[in-house]
Amino acid sequence: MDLEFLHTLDVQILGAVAVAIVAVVVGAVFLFSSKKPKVCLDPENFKQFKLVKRDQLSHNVAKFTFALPAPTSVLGLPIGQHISCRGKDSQGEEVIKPYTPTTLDSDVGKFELVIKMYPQGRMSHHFRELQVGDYLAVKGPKGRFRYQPGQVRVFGMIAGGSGITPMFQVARAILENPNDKTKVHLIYANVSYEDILLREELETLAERYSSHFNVYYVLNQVSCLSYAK
Ligand SMILES: Cc1cc2nc3c(=O)[nH]c(=O)nc-3n(C[C@H](O)[C@H](O)[C@H](O)COP(=O)(O)OP(=O)(O)OC[C@H]3O[C@@H](n4cnc5c(N)ncnc54)[C@H](O)[C@@H]3O)c2cc1C
Repeated sequence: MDLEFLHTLDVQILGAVAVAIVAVVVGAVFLFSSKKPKVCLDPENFKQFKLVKRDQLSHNVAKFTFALPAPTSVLGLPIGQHISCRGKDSQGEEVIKPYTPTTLDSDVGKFELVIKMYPQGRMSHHFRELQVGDYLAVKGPKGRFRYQPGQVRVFGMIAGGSGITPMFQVARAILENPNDKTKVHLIYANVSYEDILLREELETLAERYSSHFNVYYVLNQVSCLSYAK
């Protein structure tokens, strides 16, 4: 009778342990999948993102902030890659151009584009017309280059004008990753001091990561302002 009781107890304990293990596994799977941020980009199809903020940085440059579907969503853009944006030119014809967000996937819930708008530029026209509340069609990721942390010991970058955005993206990713010891030297060419895109952001990076990041400006026209700074 005692032995029978002990046997029943063993079976009950084993059953309880099995149920507990299953519960822990199911819980862990649920927690892991629910914590995984939602990636928004689709390489095959254009997706619409709402413009939530527009900051005019100079007469022809603006920063556009687009909302992702949820505050926890990430764009899903590998470091070194870019997106394709679709719009309409002044004649109403479709135009698609590449752009590199200045935000990283660590900036959840949104992405930002810094755009230089040319007077006769086709896609420039679309961005000039884009107002808060409008949607932008975006496809990606695109591009062959993909940065891996620690890929090189020293990264030499040369950029001109709006070509700074891919460099800024990679430099930020390197510098903000405490496990990546890569040093970055950036030579950045512009016509005048006033044309330097993302100047404050670059100087903040240069101050914060002074042992790993140097930026050298090259200008065609040197004004009193550039000497004063
Ligand atoms: C990987 C990548 C990332 C990029 N990221 C950014 C970014 O983040 N921000 C950004 O601002 N740009 C970026 N660019 C540049 C962007 O893709 C566009 O080239 C830029 O916005 C101009 O496009 P547009 O259609 O407005 O101008 P376009 O219509 O191509 O014209 C550009 C300029 O050239 C002039 N032009 C056009 N055709 C002629 C011609 N036949 N003869 C003389 N002049 C002419 C136009 O008048 C205008 O001034 C990136 C480019 C690449 C390749």
